[in-house]
Amino acid sequence: MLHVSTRGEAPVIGFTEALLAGLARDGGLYVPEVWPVVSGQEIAGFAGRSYEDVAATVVGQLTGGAFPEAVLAGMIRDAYATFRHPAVCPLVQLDDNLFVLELFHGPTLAFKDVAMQLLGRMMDHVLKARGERATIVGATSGDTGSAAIEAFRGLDQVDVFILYPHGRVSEVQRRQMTTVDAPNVHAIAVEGTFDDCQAILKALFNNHSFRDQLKLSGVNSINWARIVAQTVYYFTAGVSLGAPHRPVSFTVPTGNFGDVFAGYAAKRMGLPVAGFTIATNANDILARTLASGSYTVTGVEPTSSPSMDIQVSSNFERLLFDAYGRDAGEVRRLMARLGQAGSFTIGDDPLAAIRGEFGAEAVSEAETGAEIAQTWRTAGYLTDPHTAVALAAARRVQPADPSVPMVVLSTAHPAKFPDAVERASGIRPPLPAHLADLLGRREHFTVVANDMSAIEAFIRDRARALPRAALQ
Ligand SMILES: Cc1ncc(COP(=O)(O)O)c(C=O)c1O
Ligand SMILES: N[C@@H](CCOP(=O)(O)O)C(=O)O
Repeated sequence: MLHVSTRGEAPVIGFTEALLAGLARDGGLYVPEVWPVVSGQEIAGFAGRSYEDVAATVVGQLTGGAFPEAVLAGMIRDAYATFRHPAVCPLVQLDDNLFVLELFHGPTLAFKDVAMQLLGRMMDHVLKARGERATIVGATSGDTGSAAIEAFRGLDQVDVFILYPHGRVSEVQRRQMTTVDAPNVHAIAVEGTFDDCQAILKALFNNHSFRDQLKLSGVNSINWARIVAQTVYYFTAGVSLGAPHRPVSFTVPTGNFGDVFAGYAAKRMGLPVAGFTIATNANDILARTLASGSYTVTGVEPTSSPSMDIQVSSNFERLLFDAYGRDAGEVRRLMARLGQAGSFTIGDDPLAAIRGEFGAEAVSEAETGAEIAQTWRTAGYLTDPHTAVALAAARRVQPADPSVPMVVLSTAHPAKFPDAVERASGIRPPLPAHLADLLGRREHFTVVANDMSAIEAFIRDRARALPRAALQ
């Protein structure tokens, strides 16, 4: 299985290289050269099988023999043994045609664990086999960081540096990153927004000498392996509701577009999906883009769903690549325009192609709070604000076709955002037992200016990827 960059100027590489590379060397994102296919018969055969079994087939297809079958099965088994629910990602029915796919039963209470628990094991396996080390740098609006720290803490092969926006994540999210006392973990509070953190991250990757010296690796959804692991739950949810014999729709709370792109990948592989709804909070660049065709970055507005307080939505580039018929030159042109002018316009045909697959809804703060309250009152079901954004969007677009079930992805446990949930519902959700003492644990973090050279220096000083002398 080979992977090409959306910007067409980076080497074409196999899965293992894409796993270690993160961002492509031309600044683009890796995607499979050809979408692998899971046949209708194989999808039908997923019925009644465990999450781990389905993952072995789907991830096996997407990794194209990069790992021996038994090794991959072992990594999948161990990754999902860390989850607190036997179904790993269970489906809960809210009303006749509305289902919630709970993705938050992993160690850090967000959907990021589904991919990160597997990614950590894959990277560890590959680095050990090669006798190499890596420096992982991640940007987070709250959840990717804690999931990465949990997956990589204490590993000899890697150092982990996580950039998060100072004062713009929930207390639980911050503490999940700052209370881990492991010598290879570094939490960096950047005086800026998530978009600033992500821009610095990409600039670090685009500095090739720094990247090569420190053996940089990325675990954000710029890393294709993240998307690979996230395709699995679209298959398990679809099959539970009748796929491949009937299509299913999905509504996905969206920021960086990784999660919903994993759904699109599942569809390209053969899962029948009637449509995707992109649900955004007040940071509605994707909803505006689908409505107008103009992708225009504005300021970030802090909301009660802080993990989606994102303007520059990285994985949208992967969708543009497909929508433009895989014309990397067009993607390069759009991304250059974005860099220069903070905006680009999508052509009529690609826009029509995108609108054929996706709708988008922006949900306000008032609607988010009202959704948490209503779902609690009417269904006795407590949701976090990110899930509430998606539920509100799903209710708006339903029922386009009453015979098609709507699955809303629930991306975080309500206890990650207790203040917002309590404000809306009057209920303060308790943390699960393994995190019950989180608020009393000692924090370790460093506040750093929103400045690429300051962060580069911080990482150089602490990374163990090469002997110190080699870093001069
Ligand atoms: C809880 C939560 N919901 C939704 C999202 C948005 O997901 P994506 O960035 O893949 O669009 C995030 C961040 O990624 C998140 O942490
Ligand atoms: N919401 C994310 C932002 C980073 O997204 P990623 O999926 O690209 O890692 C977070 O919680 O950090």
